[in-house]
Amino acid sequence: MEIWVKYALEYLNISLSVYQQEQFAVYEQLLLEWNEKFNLTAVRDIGGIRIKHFLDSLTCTKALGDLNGKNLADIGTGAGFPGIPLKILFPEMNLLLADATGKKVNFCQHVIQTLGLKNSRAIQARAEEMGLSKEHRERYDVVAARAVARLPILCEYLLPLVKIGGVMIAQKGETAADELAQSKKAIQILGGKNQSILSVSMPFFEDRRYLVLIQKASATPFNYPRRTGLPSQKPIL
Ligand SMILES: C[S@@+](CC[C@H](N)C(=O)[O-])C[C@H]1O[C@@H](n2cnc3c(N)ncnc32)[C@H](O)[C@@H]1O
Repeated sequence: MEIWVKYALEYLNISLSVYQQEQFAVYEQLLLEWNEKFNLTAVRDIGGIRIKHFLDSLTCTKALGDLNGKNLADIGTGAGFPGIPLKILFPEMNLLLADATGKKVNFCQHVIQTLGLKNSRAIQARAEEMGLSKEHRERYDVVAARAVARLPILCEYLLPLVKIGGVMIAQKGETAADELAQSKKAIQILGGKNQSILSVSMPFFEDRRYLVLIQKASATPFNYPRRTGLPSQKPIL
């Protein structure tokens, strides 16, 4: 058994079948191969991929539990994080990966096809446009993002996509609590409620890691999200 899989078992209480471990091995190979041609992710070594990408993505289970049967959207997914590791772990989850950059979406589509991930798709789209489209607005049980934007901006990207009763989750570093404090107004305006922060740091993580969870309690007003670019230029503060 690979050492990182042992860590997953020990710290996250996750067990992976031989088939799931093979899926991670193929994903790892594709990341290494594609990274040589395209600049997909800054993490390029096997150890980094396993710890900073696979295990870090899987920490979301600490807050979300079993995602089988749920609709999850991963916004600004890049090379598929955290969405693809969560999909490998929960094969019955419905997965939407979205990113503004075409080459990253092409890679995610290739991974979905190569690993045979069912009920999964990757689209090239900006969060601001998705939040206004009937197809995506308030359709997801869980909307996740890692390393996409500061939390007040991220709330405007993610909360419009969350169903009432669903949750958004942001994977964050040491600034998690400060960012959450700055997001009170955005959360209130966009229909969020009941925020919490969970520390998911592990002995072998270099940085402190946190999950910020925000429940969706009421509909997002029709004038949000604002047009593309505005949430980042003029965050709701
Ligand atoms: C630093 S990468 C993080 C990728 C991945 N989530 C991870 O943690 O490895 C940020 C990604 O967010 C995407 N992105 C940024 N703003 C976006 C937006 N408004 N809508 C969709 N994608 C966005 C970028 O194209 C980029 O691929």
